[in-house]
Amino acid sequence: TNEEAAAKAAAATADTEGPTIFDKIIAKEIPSSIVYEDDKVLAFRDINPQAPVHVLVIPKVRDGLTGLSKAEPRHVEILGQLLCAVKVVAEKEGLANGYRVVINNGPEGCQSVYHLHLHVLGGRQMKWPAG
Ligand SMILES: CCNC(=O)OC[C@H]1O[C@@H](n2cnc3c(=O)[nH]c(N)nc32)[C@H](O)[C@@H]1O
Repeated sequence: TNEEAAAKAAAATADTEGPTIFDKIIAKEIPSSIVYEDDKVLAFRDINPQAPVHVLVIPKVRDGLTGLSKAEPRHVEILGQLLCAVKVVAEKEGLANGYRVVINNGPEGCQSVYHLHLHVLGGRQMKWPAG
């Protein structure tokens, strides 16, 4: 789709280490619909939802985690905190019938924002394979 092409093109030319739009969301400099927040993790609704529920779960401090491929041993704790936050978000969003958790990494993963984020998608029957 155009979106995939755009994401791929953006990723191919992205400054993957520079600041991202998520910095402004974390700093509350731009508005977002926050679903969950603690000292380390922020979860907010995706601006372009691909399901009735589409929430992004991110670390508040990037610390090199521009994407999953940059994970290091020092990230083990925050990675666990992100997954536990996904569980809480799914419970808060009432996704008792199930949900999809997606991490897009790099150009062929259609990653467009280089700040690690977990997509939580639900509220409808998901398909498989994801494509
Ligand atoms: C395309 C999937 N690959 C990916 O990397 O996902 C990045 C995700 O971040 C979302 N997004 C981008 N800017 C904003 C913004 O200002 N605000 C919000 N609330 N979400 C945003 C975008 O819709 C995409 O799903």
